[in-house]
Amino acid sequence: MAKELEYMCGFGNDFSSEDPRCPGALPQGQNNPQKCPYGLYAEQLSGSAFTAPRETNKRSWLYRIRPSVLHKPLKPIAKGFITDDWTSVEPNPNQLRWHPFDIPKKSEKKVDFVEGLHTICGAGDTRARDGLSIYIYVCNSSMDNKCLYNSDGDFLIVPQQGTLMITTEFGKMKVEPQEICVIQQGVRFNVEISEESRGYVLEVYNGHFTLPYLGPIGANGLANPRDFLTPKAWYEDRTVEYTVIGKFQGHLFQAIQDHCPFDVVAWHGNYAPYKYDLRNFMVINTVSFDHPDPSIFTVLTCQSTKPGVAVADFVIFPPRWGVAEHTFRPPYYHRNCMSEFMGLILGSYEAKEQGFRPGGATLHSMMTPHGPDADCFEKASNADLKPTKVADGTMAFMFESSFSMTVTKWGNENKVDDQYYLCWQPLKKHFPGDSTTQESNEHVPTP
Ligand SMILES: O=C(O)Cc1cc(O)ccc1O
Ligand SMILES: [Fe+2]
Repeated sequence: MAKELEYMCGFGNDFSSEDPRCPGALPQGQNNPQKCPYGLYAEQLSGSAFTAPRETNKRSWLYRIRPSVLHKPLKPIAKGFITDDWTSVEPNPNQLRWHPFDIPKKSEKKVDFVEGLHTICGAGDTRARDGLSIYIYVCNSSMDNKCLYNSDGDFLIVPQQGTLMITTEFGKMKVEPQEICVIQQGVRFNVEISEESRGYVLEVYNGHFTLPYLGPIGANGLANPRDFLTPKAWYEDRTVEYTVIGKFQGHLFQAIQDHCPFDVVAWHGNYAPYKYDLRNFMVINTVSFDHPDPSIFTVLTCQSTKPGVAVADFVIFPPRWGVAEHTFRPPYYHRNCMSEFMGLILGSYEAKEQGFRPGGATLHSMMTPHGPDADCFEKASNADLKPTKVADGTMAFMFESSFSMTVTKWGNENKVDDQYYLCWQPLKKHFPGDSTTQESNEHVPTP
């Protein structure tokens, strides 16, 4: 049996890691010895301005067989369905729902993770480093001697179907559905798959993801720091024609080099990819009455410079107990000054048991009304309010953003469920009287 991968645990720690094949590879007491152990090159990867305050300063030191500069010039390549052009599409404020996205058949066309990235919506500016993109990925092949790095921001990857074996400069991570991973700006990675795969990606152009403040919750709860797992150093010394793809200002470029870029023998620092198992999320909710805002389910947040306002929050709806008394328990009807993109990893979503399917998505844009479908309203208004397991065997999530997003041409033209609005149409008026007559307006109804 293949050896299970090992990880280091903790969120944002200052980690140190050496590939066990090269003990002593990590220089001690300094970052740039005149000659590094094993003849390695020292290279810094900066994830924050050099002068960022300590709390947000991010960087790692990589000790590698060859420095990453050793490649031929980057040349533009077709970017497929990746875009950050939010202006040449008409705005669409409708409630939007997408059927599960199709995964191409390998027998028809080989598609790897990069080729299978489709921008579905987004906003902001990769040059000003402010905003976000949301992608659907669908792929049937591994990236073959090819890696990707992103100059525009950080990727949060949410597999929905198929396990991703991700090799990064920092080591390897296996990420399966119900786990997520974050690969930061600049980090090179390769994705191998062993089955047809599909999932979602949130890209934030600003800063990095952090754990939300817990406020009065206290020191523990929600996503606990020790459940975040960072790879251990792993290298391969392989001479091969290798393609390095860079996403830069929303475009793709490729450079050829004569060796595998995963040649980092040791590294240390606080800027490194990580994964997290959503099943470890400690859910907080009401034990008395009313439906709290879904911010109680925030796993990670990428904060803007406005206090408490996120460029994007990653929120999940995990299995939990519903115990609220004299309460309409499902999500309330609402309009939001934030945009809400949702995906479903497995099972169904409580506010819409039909129609929103795993591998599909919804978008409720700024101030676009939404809430439970008619069926859910009827059931939950009349339900016996005994303690009930909510969302058992399901995992839905939301990317919630303070940006008003554009749906791309691809997003507008593929898998859109034009029947979505119908799920609310049966909602009945329960208020007594007939609003078309004057008498009814004068009638004072009883609650
Ligand atoms: O719209 C949605 O389904 C997401 C959502 C869930 C919830 O519990 C409360 C508000 C909200 O926007
Ligand atoms: Fe909502």
